[in-house]
Amino acid sequence: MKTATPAVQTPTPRVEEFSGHAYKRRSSWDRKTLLGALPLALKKFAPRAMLHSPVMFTVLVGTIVSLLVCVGQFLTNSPQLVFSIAVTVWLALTVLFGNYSEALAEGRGKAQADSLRASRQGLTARRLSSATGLSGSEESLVAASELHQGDLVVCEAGDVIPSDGEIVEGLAMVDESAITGESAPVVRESGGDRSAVTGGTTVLSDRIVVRITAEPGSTFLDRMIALVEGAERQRTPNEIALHVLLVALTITFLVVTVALVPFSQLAGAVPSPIVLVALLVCLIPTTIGALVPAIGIAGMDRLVQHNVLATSGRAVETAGDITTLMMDKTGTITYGNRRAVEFVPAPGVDRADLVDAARLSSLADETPEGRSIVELAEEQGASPEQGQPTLEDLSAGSDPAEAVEFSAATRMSGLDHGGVKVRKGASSAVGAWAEEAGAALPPAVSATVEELSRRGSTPLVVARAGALGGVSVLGTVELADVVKPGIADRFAALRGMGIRTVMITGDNPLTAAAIAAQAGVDDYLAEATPEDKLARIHSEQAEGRLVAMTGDGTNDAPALAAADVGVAMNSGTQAAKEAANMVDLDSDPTKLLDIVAIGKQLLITRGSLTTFSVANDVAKYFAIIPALFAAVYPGLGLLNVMGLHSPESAILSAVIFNALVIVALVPLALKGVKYRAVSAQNALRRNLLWFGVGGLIAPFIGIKLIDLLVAVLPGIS
Ligand SMILES: Nc1ncnc2c1ncn2[C@@H]1O[C@H](COP(=O)(O)OP(=O)(O)OP(=O)(O)O)[C@@H](O)[C@H]1O
Ligand SMILES: [K+]
Ligand SMILES: [Mg+2]
Repeated sequence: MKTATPAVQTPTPRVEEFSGHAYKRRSSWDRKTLLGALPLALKKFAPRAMLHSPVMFTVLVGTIVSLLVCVGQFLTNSPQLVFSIAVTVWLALTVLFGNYSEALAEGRGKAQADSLRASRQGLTARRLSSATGLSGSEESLVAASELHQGDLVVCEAGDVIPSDGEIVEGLAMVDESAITGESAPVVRESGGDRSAVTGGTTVLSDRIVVRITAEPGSTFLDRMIALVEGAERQRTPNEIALHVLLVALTITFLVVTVALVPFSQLAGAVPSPIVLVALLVCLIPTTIGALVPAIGIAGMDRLVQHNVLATSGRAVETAGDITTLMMDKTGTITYGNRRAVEFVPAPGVDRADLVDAARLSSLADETPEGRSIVELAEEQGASPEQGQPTLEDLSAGSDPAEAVEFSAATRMSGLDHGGVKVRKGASSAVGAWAEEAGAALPPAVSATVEELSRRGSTPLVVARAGALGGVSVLGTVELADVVKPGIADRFAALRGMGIRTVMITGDNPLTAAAIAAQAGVDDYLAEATPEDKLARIHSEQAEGRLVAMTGDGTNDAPALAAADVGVAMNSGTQAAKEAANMVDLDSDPTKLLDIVAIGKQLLITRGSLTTFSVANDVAKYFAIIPALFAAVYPGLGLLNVMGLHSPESAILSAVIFNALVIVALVPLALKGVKYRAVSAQNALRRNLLWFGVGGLIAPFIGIKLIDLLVAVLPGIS
């Protein structure tokens, strides 16, 4: 059925509608955030919570062992008590700093999660009583949390949309700022690729009927809250590999440390358990063990700040290595509100005849394209007031009209009534339909189609089959769409990063070529069905490429799911958003540039800090072992180039240094190592070199400085 289109004109979309917007959120470095993370960090001391990091768990066990030793030394009045307490305190601080870095990374999302929660609170819905009838059904007020899939709700100007859904009737301006942070209103309408609405957003004008698509607790808002809080984080394959490495290193150094016992016993010295624990903690990779969760959370958080929601950390990392970006045209590269702007009659066809037929073919067409044709035709005089039939007129009586709905596979739509069939659609589709009845596209129509296509418009050919069988091609409708601005430069930047851009569209090759040229993509595929889109992704992957896909339509969903990284436009359909592993709230196809940079930065940051951490541990070994054993093996004293004050101060200084390094690197872990759009391979190699060398040198300087301070402490020998 067709209802009157509200009298609101689709405005020309503003640039701001998709220009990058970042949340104004609390910085990680203000007092409130810094203090707020503290209780959370203390909570993470629970042994169960600690188990996920074997390195830090080992430090916790070491802390408990030294605490017990302290108690023993207190009871026996040992002269080493001050030293032991100092080591124990710094061991505990090491664990705290690690927990704190994670809490700080999580804390950044907390404020945002709270405000998202607030926008969900107390939402009510005007539910319609029958799931079928739009007219005549009764409204009742229910809590949003009682809504289920398939329920129909009404939203009018001023109402907050209670849950996620698809508009089944009407058109409205919607303020999505609660979710996107972007204040420019967007158009949402039934029938096309812009029919999805999100719970928590506000209707600004008109009236829409929405079919709910989400169950309570699993709405977009729910998922977004879980995401910014870090609750949904799962280890990525890269993190798991690192985890295995850290466990192996921890076990190795545990063995090395324990082996020191018989070794020094031979020389007649019995090492104190405190010294052994301290040595172990200095040798295992505590720095990276402490910072790994913060690095991962911060990466996801950086995406959120770019208004991208990722449902898997794995996709974020994969994005760092993408080599091909595929994009849908309409709604992704262009704004997607293709509207009829002109009727071009075929030679010898009366203009009014074309306009009437075009309108008739679109009366039952619920797509935005179809509605825009009806609007333009009625503006040009073919209106019910002028004696043209409405859909209701045609549906009444003994021979009701039959709608032929548009599908991406047929590329055609129309209406059958009283033996007459009217069709409009892609010229190839309508041409083939006409040919079946022995007619062909007149050369003049083909010429018009070509001309319109060359300027990037989408031509729809209109044809009619009379009751007696003959088909006549009546002319062409021009659908115009606008390429989102600033795209060509961003695609050039992607090219600079070694990423090829490919546009895939259901549109004809000429329109595709024109839009491809305007947008500056490297390659395009025209007249693509959903299967073609999917096949193209599989073939790129078969050639060993990592493929990202950006799209908005239900027909893009299979491709979005198959791609290594699928980014759905927030303006798109629920199906697209569910199939993708990321949603771009700004609906900006060039956002992939930022996503790739964030992915690469994440990988480089983790690689650099791992290198630093391991280099650091190796250096610490050579810095403190000579000082430790100088008394036992005078020969080692020669190696004590650092001239550390005493074995006790050497070990305490190393433990303090080990803990402070974590604190010093928290900002880097959260902000990420600087990444410029140079080849990522080079960037990684250069960073590894710097962080490796830095990691080797730092302990010698740091431990020496701390040793100078520690040596003057009373109670340290
Ligand atoms: N309402 C409609 N009625 C008839 N034909 C249509 C209609 N809408 C689009 N078409 C024709 O069908 C073709 C495919 O349209 P569709 O919107 O499915 O493309 P697509 O595969 O989503 O690609 P893209 O979104 O990248 O343009 C269009 O190029 C147009 O010729
Ligand atoms: K360490
Ligand atoms: Mg599309």
